[in-house]
Amino acid sequence: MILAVDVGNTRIKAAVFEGTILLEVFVFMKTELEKSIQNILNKYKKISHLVVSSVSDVEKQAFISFESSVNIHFVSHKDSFPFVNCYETPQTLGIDRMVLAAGATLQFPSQNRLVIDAGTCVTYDFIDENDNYLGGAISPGLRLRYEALHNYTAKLPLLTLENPKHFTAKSTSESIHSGVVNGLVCEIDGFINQYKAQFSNFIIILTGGDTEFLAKRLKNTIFANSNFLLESLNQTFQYKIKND
Ligand SMILES: Nc1ncnc2c1ncn2[C@@H]1O[C@H](COP(=O)(O)OP(=O)(O)O)[C@@H](O)[C@H]1O
Ligand SMILES: CC(C)(COP(=O)(O)O)[C@@H](O)C(=O)NCCC(=O)O
Ligand SMILES: [K+]
Repeated sequence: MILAVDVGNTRIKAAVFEGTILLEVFVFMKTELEKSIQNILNKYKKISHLVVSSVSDVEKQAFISFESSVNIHFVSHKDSFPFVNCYETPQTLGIDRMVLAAGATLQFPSQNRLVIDAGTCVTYDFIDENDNYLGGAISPGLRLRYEALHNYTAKLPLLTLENPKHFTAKSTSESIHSGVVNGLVCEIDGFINQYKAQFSNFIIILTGGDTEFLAKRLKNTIFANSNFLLESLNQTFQYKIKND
C-alpha cells in the first residue's frame, strides 16, 4: 500500500493506493502537511511507501519525521520514466509535468497525448505516439489571473472564481470574471485546436484543481480526471520499481 503525495504550489493532494486501486483522496494546505500525513498513516497502517512529487518549496525535510515508519521516495529527474525527454532543459522540467507525462504514456499507450493540468499554473504537456515527450506550455491558472488583475492595477478588486453571467460583461466585477474565465477557456480550446493543426489525432486529459469547473466549458472532447496526477504518481512508482 502506498501514499502518493502531490505537492503543488497551492495545495497538497494525497491518495492511498492498494496496487492500482485508489482507496481515498486527501487535500490539504502545506501548513497542515505533518498532521495530515500522520492522520493518514494512522488510518492506513499498511502503507509502506510515501511517493512524493513536489514542485513547491516543500522539501524532504518536511517528511523526515516519517522516515522511521515508512520508505519515502521523492520523484526526481534521476528516476526511470517511460518516455524520451526531448525538453531542451530536461533538468528544469517540472517533476509534476514528468509524472503527468509518465501517466499518460502508461495509461494511453501508442497514441499522441496532450495533458492539461489546470492548477496554480495551467501546464500543457504533449507526448507523441512514439513516447517522445515534446514539451508544451505554462500559463497562469484561474486564481493567479484574479490575483494578478488585483495586484498589478490600482483599482481592480480581488475576486474569487465565479461563472461569468455574460461574455460581454456590463460591470467591473463581471468584466473580470469574463476576462479570467473566458480567457482561460478560449486559451485551452485554442491550444487544443493548434495541436489539432499539427497532429491528426490525440487524446486530451484534463486534470488539476480547476478540472470540474473547466471541463464543462471546453468545446473539445476531453478525459477529465482530477486525480490523474496522483494515479500517475502511483504508476510511475510501480514503473520505477520494475525498471530501476
Ligand atoms: N479549496 C481550494 N483552495 C484553493 N484552490 C482551489 C480550491 N478548490 C479549487 N481550487 C482551484 O484549484 C486551483 C489550484 O489547483 P491545484 O491543483 O490544487 O493547484 P496546485 O497543484 O498547483 O497546487 C486554483 O486555481 C483554484 O481555482
Ligand atoms: C509550472 C509549474 C509551476 C506547475 O506547477 P503547479 O501549477 O502544479 O503548482 C511546475 O511544473 C514547475 O515548477 N515547472 C518547472 C519549469 C518547467 O516545467 O519548465
Ligand atoms: K498545474
